Amino acid sequence: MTKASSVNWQTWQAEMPATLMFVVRDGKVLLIEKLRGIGKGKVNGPGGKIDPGETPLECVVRECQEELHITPKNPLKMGELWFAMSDIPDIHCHVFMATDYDGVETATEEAVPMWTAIDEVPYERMWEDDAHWLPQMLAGQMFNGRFEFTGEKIDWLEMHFGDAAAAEWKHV
Ligand SMILES: CNc1ncnc2c1ncn2[C@@H]1O[C@H](COP(=O)(O)OP(=O)(O)OP(=O)(O)O)[C@@H](O)[C@H]1O
Repeated sequence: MTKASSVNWQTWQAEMPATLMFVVRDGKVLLIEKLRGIGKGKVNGPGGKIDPGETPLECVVRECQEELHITPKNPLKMGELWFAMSDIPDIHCHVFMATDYDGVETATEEAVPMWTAIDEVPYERMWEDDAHWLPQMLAGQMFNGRFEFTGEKIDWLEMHFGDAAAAEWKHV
């Protein structure tokens, strides 16, 4: 992108901390169809807002339990997403991966599970930013992404990948 960001990312702070989890096993990723909340109707990973006093890791495990009745094993933080939004609160999202889980993935009032081949991820049904980091993350790269949205459209973005990206995270 050529235009400058209108956000001062050094001092930017999100109103809403949130999480996402992507369990990957046998060349497939466990996605959800989201039935309520922000991004209702879209495909995403399980996740949600961090409760007061909760760590990102505690949140992502709780959200997987609530949304799909699974407990991810050995979750690993892979990235941060900083979203400056136009009509909903700004979001600071912590993204995790896991290779296994306890329990049986179950549809709930919040989410329908969708095991999806990694090369068949339906990016057209997801938030627009996902195509800018999910393929790289599924290939094992850590990342830091900054996005300005107007409504549901990106009008500025910057992505960094690898160990240097992890050094930019606001939270470990
Ligand atoms: C703007 N581009 C975006 N790209 C990818 N993912 C995005 C996103 N914007 C929000 N998200 C995710 O959407 C969930 C919202 O949280 P949400 O489901 O509303 O929270 P929670 O389950 O706590 O709320 P309810 O109990 O339904 O009120 C949460 O995982 C968050 O990371």
